[in-house]
Amino acid sequence: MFLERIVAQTLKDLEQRKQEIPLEEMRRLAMAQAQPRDMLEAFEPRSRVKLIAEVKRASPSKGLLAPNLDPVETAQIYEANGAAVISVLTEPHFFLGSPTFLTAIKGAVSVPVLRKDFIVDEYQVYEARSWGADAILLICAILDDEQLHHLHAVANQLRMRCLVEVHSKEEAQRAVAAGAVIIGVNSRDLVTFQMNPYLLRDIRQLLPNDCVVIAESGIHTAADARRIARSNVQGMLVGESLVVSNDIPGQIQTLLSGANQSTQVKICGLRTPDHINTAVEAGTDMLGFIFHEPSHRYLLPSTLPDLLAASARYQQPTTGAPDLVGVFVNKEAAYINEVAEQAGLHFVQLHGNESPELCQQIKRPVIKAIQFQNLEDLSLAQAYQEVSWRLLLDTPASQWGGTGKTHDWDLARIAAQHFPILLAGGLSPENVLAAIAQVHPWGVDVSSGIETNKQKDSQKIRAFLAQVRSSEARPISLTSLS
Ligand SMILES: O=P(O)(O)OC[C@@H](O)[C@@H](O)c1c[nH]c2ccccc12
Repeated sequence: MFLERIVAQTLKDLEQRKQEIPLEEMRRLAMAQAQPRDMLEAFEPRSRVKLIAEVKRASPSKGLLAPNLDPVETAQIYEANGAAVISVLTEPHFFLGSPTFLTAIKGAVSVPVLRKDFIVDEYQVYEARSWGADAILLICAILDDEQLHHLHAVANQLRMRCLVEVHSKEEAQRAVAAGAVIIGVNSRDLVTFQMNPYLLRDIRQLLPNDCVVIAESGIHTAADARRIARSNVQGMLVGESLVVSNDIPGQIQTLLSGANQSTQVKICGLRTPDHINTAVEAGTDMLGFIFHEPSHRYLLPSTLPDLLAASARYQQPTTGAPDLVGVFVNKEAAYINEVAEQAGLHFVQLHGNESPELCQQIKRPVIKAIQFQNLEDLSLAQAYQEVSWRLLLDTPASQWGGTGKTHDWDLARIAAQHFPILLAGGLSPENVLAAIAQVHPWGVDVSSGIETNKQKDSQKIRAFLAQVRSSEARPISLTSLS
């Protein structure tokens, strides 16, 4: 299998290099280097998703990608277009990488440079430093706990940061136990090369909020970037889709704005497979289900799995399936957690007057709805912001119409400058573009605005999503025209 082969080859090469330069000498060379650049700092401010751009000519899964790529020139283009870190493959046989690429790139850019390789021996850590690397990759799948701790400690002694890569819940727990502060979730299985776009969503919940989380592999489109941004990540590591692009600046802009500037859409109050299919097809990001009995949109929580099973497009989406949000009003934490588990919810929306304490007891990221009437509510919002994942600004529908609308959107805009918010209340295909332009929310939430006679209306669902996405079309750059 590929991983075993590559590690065996790596060990073989290593024996030879150790003959040429013994460990003691390599350690001396490492210590003689100037202070490394701090990769952790590259992720500040953490509210924005940063790019780790990778220089890679080939990969075992895809073969040759860009065999003639100029490493230094490519790294400079990455930096000039906003990459926060440059990742350099140094593995020669499977990835056509080289240590000389790393050293040359280090001299040509001013952002931190990561050595991307199969590191299993402390010799490679010293080597990385001696070549100029500021950070290294440690892959949990090829290290036992002792090695992981040891290599992490050696890197830290040299003041290098580690990107600790995980592929499973178990590895995520090991990485956290080893004291990793920058954790990469690789959606590509290193054994089968299969992509699992949902791995990040599953694993993110096990990682502490204060660590830096990086989404790795298979990030090609603005929609991919928008999806990972829902998992509270601070960075994305991208190789293939950059090196094969004939417009690298444009591709970087697509991914960074997909993650940071696009609008997340939540279609709420769904009850039928048809409408779920329409919403998935139209590219919604979240599907909302109302678990509040008095509502005419009420859905019995235990029926959600069957409803989804009957929705063909949800089962086989062309891009990633949307996240599932359950909406509760003043229920107890134990009940909410049980429903979330049984119905397979990804997020829980609390729409009543739940306390901050209750929010903290919920075992899923919480979307807390708050009524935002005036500026004094900002401090209330602050209290909830600390215990929830996103705030949803809800305003009684009547206040959004007519002349009141602009005033309230002005208030919402102030909130959106302070926290990532989901804007709700009276949105429709007709006004959503104006709302986005005025408020710049992280996302929009819609239910009644896509209904006709209190029933969801497929045409309106499509129109709503088309409007939102039209606001994100990337301006064509000059290079892509040439
Ligand atoms: O080229 P992609 O799909 O954008 O993926 C980049 C990066 O995640 C991938 O190169 C990678 C992730 N972990 C690794 C470990 C070793 C070698 C390579 C990798």
